[in-house]
Formats: sequence, C-alpha cells, structure tokens
Amino acid sequence: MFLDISSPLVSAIIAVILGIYYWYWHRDIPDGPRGLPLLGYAPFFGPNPQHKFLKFKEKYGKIFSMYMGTQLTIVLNDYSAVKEAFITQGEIFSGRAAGFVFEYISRGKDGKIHGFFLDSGEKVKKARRFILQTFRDLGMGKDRMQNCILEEAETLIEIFRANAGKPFDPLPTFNASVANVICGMSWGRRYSHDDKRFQKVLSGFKVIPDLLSQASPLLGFPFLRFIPGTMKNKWDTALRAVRFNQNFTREVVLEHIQEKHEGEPRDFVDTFVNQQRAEEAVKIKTKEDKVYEMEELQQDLGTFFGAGVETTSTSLYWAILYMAHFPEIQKRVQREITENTPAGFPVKVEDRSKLPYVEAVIREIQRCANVTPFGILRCNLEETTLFGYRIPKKSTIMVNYLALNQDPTLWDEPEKFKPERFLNKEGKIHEPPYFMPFSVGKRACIGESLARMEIFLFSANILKNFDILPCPSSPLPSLDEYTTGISCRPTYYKIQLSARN
Ligand code: HEM
Repeated sequence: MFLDISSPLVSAIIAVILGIYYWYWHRDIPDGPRGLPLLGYAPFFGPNPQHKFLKFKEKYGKIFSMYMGTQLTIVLNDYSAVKEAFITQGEIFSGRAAGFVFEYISRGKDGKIHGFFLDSGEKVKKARRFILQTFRDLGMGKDRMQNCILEEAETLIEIFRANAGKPFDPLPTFNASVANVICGMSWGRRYSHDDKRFQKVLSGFKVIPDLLSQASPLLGFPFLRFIPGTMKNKWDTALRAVRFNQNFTREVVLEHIQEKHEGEPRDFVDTFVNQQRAEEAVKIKTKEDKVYEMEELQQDLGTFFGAGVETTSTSLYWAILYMAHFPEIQKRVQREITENTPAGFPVKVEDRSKLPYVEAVIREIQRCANVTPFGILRCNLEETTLFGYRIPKKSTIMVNYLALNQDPTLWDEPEKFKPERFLNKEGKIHEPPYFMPFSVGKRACIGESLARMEIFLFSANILKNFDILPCPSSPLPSLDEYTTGISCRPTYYKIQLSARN
C-alpha cells in the first residue's frame, strides 16, 4: 500500500515530522537573521556585508547564526567570541570550511583533494610544523629572506622612480614584487616584471579573488557556474587562470627538482624534496599521513600564492593611499626614517626597533583597512557550545573582523586614524591581543612573519625614497570606498610620486 501524499492527513504528518526535525536540528543554536529557503541569507549580504553583520551585534550579541545557501554559518562578532573559539577551544575550531570553490581547485588529476589547507587533524599539524620550520630555516626575520625582499624592493623603487611626476597606479608593481618574494622563497627564482608568463600568472590575481570570496554565491549554489551569464563567465575566466597558474607552478617545480641540487636546501622546494627522500628512506608514510607527495607540494605552493599575494599587496596598496590622505603622518614617518637610518642605504629589518612610529602606522593601516574582513572560513570538528549556545558539528565559522577593529570598548575613537594608539608611554610598540590581522590559534596565518617583514621593508623603503602626493588629474578615492571580496580592496587610484634626496 502506498501513502497518498496529496491527502491532507499525510501532508500534515510530513509537515509535523519536518517541523520537529527542523526544531531538533536548530535547538539552542544562536539566533540570527532569517534568510530564504535554500538561499539562506546570502542574497541579502549587499556589497560590504561586514557592516551589516556589525549592526547585528546590537540585536543578537557576540555571535549569530545564518545560512549561506544550505550551510549553517556561525559568525563570531566580537573579540571574546574569537578568543573563546580559536584559543580556548582551539582544537575543536581548527577545521577549514572547504566550500565548493576551494574544494574544486584543490583536486588533483586523481580527483582527490591535496594540500594541507582544506584538511584538519594530524596531517595539518605535521604540514604546518614543517612549513613554519622551513620558513624559519629560510630566514624569516633573518638575512636570506630579507635579501630576497630587498632585491625586490630595489626593482620596485626603480619602477617608481621611472614613474615619478606622473599619474601612477602602484598596484601592478606591488603584485609583481610580492609574488616574486613567494617565488624566491618557494623555488629560488625571481622574474622580470615584464616576463610574459609571469605577467599571465599575475593577471590571474585580478580574477581569482572574486571567485574565492567568502560571499560568493557559488559557495551556496555551485550549479550557477553552468548557467550562461555573469557568474558562468566569471567562473570560466577564473578557472582558466587557476589552471594556468597550477601548470606554471608544476613546470617550474619539476625544472627545479631536475637540477638535483645537493647540500644545504636553498628554498622551500629543496627542503620539501629532502624531507620526502628522508621519509621514503625510512618508509614512515601512512595512507592518511601523506604530507610529502608531489601533488601536496603543488597544492601547498598554490596556497602560499593564494593566501600571500593578494593580502600583502592589498595591504601595501592601502598603505600608499593612507599616506596620500594623511600628509602630516607621512612626514613624521619620513622624519623618523631619515633620522634613524643611514642615508644612501635601504631600510633593513635591524632598523625596526629604531622605527616604532613606522611600525605603529603599519598596524593602524591594517586595523583601519581590515584587509581580510572575514579571515578564511573555518569549521568546528565536533559539536560544542559557545556562550551556552549549541554549535552543531561542521558548522561554518566566520569572523567579522570589523567588529573587533571598530569596537569602541577596545579602541579609543576607533573610527579615527591614530597610529599613536599602538605606542606605549615609552614610545615603544604595544600590540593588544585583540589586534589580530593574521588571526589566532591553530590555523592562524602561516605567513605572518613574512608578511610583516615585507610590509615593513617595502613601505619604509618607498617612504625613504619618495613623497607620496595626490595626483592633480585624478582625485584620491575616499578611505571608505572599497570592494569586499576575499580581501577588502580600496577603489583603484593613481598617486603622484616625487623623488626625495
Ligand atoms: C598582510 C598579509 C596577510 C594577511 C592579512 C593574512 C591573513 C590571514 C588570515 C586572516 C588567515 C586565516 C587564519 C585563520 O583561519 O584563522 C590566513 C591564513 C593563511 N595565510 Fe595569511 N595573511 C597574509 C599574508 C600571508 C603570506 C605572505 C603567506 C605566505 C605564505 C600566507 C599564508 C597563509 C596560509 C598558508 C594560511 C592558511 C593557514 C592554515 O590553513 O592553516 N599569508 N592569513
């Protein structure tokens, strides 16, 4: 006998069962804005959802829930919430919410997901230990990495000098310089900014971030990539760029390995290959624990590019815009550099302790620009509670960093640009724990030291050599104008550079 679902009684029973299931699934989870069935709240995000989320703090408190498509998402909307989740319950919240796009581009030719980025547990711990140790050995904060960045800074300054006195957009130069630092660290090579293949790799960074945006409709609705229109065009273009960049990395890594370098590792690939050989020699690989495989290396290098280029070059792009907007602060930065570093030589890492104001200005730019507005999505590996609310296993976890960076209970006049807030009474750098542009906990940014070093060396050397002026023919965009993708990027602008003696 079949149930007749058109009968009112059967429909009512189904509705009650679904209702009970819905209630049971949602019991005790944080409250939040209602969205649409299947679409969730995503259609209401608007262009800069971080502001909307910040307003929700008044209504829902330090955490709220919403659906992005059909995925339950918990938004941490306050410092204490991030601290509780990422530090106190660090292990539980150490998963990565993969999302359709990241998963798609992380699949190798064998159809499996590779690299540590989307994984969790022992494999991630092992990979992160190896990467952090290798970065340290390669000289994060020491000579080798510094030389690589300073070589790049020299090229950047030549390009800036050639463009002095005319309208100039520094973003393409930042992208090339920052990408070159990652190439140098990864396989020991830098490229001319005009190199055709390198240019093509960089052009990918114009289209890929859009696709990876935490607010991309593709996260909830992967089928949109098949429907002719804007989304399909964006998807096709970005995917072509991803594949080109993956092939480029594959080729250069293979070339590098074929050199069969013996002795001290020169870069990340050398260290990785040595480790791979060592593990093969003692046969300690297990099926679940494959960290030192070629597919893993490819994917990890792709992650360094994906996570390290857009973020760092956007931070530099903001830095120049802030300096053009605040000429008095720019002058004070230049005065500090001139008085404390030898004329005719580049600013170096060793000068950092003599340049606290420069360091404070960089931090204030990071706070105000809020470059990674939602970090990178995480998930909780098991069910848990946060402030008495139930957080079901594998909920997507998003941080609204605007809520930390603009919290008036943490910062005095948070809406103002005041670099001194990062200096203590003795004039030394003071960084409060709620300032976390690189996030915190078990999945915090792995490239933090490298990024800090790059931002310091590039911006201090630019300001040592140039005055940054608004461009008479093209007005500066306001600091409140930006687009939110995976990062917050200012509206494109041009400045005018004037060489200093
Ligand atoms: C100003 C520049 C940068 C900013 C603001 C930034 C910020 C972040 C943030 C917020 C996260 C998410 C962490 C979390 O889930 O809690 C992250 C992750 C990550 N970042 Fe950065 N980052 C920067 C530069 C770099 C650079 C230069 C690299 C180069 C290696 C890098 C590599 C990574 C990687 C690999 C991850 C993922 C770590 C994991 O999944 O365990 N980042 N970054």
